[in-house]
Amino acid sequence: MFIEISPKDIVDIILVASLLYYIFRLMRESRSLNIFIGIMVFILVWLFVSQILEMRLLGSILDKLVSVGVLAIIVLFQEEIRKFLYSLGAHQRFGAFMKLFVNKHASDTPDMSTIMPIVMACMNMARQKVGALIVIERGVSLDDIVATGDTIDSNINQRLIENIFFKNSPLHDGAMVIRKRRICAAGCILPVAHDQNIPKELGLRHRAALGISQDSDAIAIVCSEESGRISVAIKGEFRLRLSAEKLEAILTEELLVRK
Ligand SMILES: Nc1ncnc2c1ncn2[C@@H]1O[C@H](COP(=O)(O)OP(=O)(O)OP(=O)(O)O)[C@@H](O)[C@H]1O
Repeated sequence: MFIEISPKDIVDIILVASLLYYIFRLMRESRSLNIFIGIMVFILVWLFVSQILEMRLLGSILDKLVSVGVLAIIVLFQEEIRKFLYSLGAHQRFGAFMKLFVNKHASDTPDMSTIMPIVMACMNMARQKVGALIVIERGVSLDDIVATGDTIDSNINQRLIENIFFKNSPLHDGAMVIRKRRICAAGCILPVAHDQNIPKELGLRHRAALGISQDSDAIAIVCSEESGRISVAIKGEFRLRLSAEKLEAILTEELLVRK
């Protein structure tokens, strides 16, 4: 008995292999690899029992488990599924395609008058070792994050930024969100990154910056209260120990050049 393999089957196999490899990588990064291996073993046992050995009783029990299993997988891996779908949607080619449908007005997008007060404030706060966390919203809406803090809706002003993060200010705890050309909210709570490879000296403020940069396309700037250093998190990557010039260059590149 010969099995006929058409070019379509080869493409099918390559696609399934790529999907499995992608899921494997995602699981490895999120430390859920053992669950993934467990599911693969279960699927192999199920195929062996019900398709090859054709054991009807055990096969029917496993069939039932498989049908419920899809729901269980969605619940168990909701974070990974979110990340997967987000990374798919955030892919550069899809992003360029979506831009065709998004009509941005010039006044909606940040300009140099957005960037400079942030850079100057960060420089001063870092020098005085004032802790700060500033998130600049881009394409992905941060409405859910803004809802956790206090609405401000003000022009972007260096002294106001410094004032908000001043130690005794009621809004100094948490993150400030910048939307378009305005300070939108302060005292916001961000999702915290759980990566294990983050240097030990970086605490919750830095983890929160990394977390929001993994979950969205926002730019998160951190001024460290402990070391007086400025860092930026973009797309899940940290750029540490930045000078004011470097911070300005990064923000200009990300907000004005690439948009
Ligand atoms: N999930 C979060 N969302 C927003 N802000 C947070 C979050 N978690 C912590 N923070 C802020 O970080 C502060 C605690 O910072 P912590 O010292 O743990 O971090 P760090 O990364 O070591 O920063 P630093 O170098 O400034 O000390 C909190 O007081 C709070 O303002």
